[in-house]
Amino acid sequence: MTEAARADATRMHFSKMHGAGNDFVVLDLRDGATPPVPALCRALADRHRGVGCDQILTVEAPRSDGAVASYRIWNADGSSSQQCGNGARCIAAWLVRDGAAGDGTAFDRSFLLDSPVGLHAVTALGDGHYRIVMGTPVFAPARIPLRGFVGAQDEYVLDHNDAVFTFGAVSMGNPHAVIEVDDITAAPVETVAPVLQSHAAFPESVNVGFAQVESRQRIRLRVYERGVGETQACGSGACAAAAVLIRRGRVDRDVSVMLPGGELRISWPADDAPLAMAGPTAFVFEGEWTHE
Ligand SMILES: N[C@H](CCC[C@H](N)C(=O)O)C(=O)O
Repeated sequence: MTEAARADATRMHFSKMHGAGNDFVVLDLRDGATPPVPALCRALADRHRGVGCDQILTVEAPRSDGAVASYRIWNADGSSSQQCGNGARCIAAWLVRDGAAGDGTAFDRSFLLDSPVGLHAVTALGDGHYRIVMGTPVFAPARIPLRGFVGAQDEYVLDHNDAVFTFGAVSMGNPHAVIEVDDITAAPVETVAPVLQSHAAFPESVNVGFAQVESRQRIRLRVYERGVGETQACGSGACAAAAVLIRRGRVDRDVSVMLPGGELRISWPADDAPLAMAGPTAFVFEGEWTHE
């Protein structure tokens, strides 16, 4: 690349953040700058030649009345998603630090965020923790989407190449399959998740969670995410696992979800009510990206 061309390279400020170890590159596009194309997402996410992250999040102008800002989500492979629970908390923290949420001295403990699937109520809990109302879990197969099944079931059984896969399925705005296991440490994450993700039953692929019920108030969870692979934590995955297991009567409506990267708290007061997720956020560093 010539010196002149290098001088034209775009420089982008970014914030590196994580929510329970699920890590993000956050770009401020509130000035209307164009969102990152898939190739740039892959470059940013690359853990050897880029910044390294599970997802890229953009902070953008609000799309709904009353919202402080909107956000969008791209996975490390460049695919986009409609939801990211850990990302929503980090966007909330980013806006509070920016002074955009609240009067800048204290901050409004509650505000609204626009996600690709609608408005979310945010509450700052202090100490970098945030509570996000994530919406009502959707079990209708057509809206997950899950093909080959008509009515919402507590457990789906899929035969594939002489193997039988039993799972729950739900949408939090993005698709989730939840497989209950006896021992999370021995869960067949790397072998089973890719099979479900590439199966025709999931036309938009799927995030696959492996859940062990430790008690009625505590789930252990590992998630092999669509567009990334296994992550330290998945916020919408924690919501999905809790929703499936609550619906099955396996756990209480207020439950802790222990992921490899940390703990998330889920509360789902009733089947027709929105589900809320609370958990940590952290700023890691600020940086400049020169995009060649
Ligand atoms: N991989 C997900 C998006 C990120 C979800 C996750 N990081 C979260 O915290 O919810 C998908 O393609 O639907």
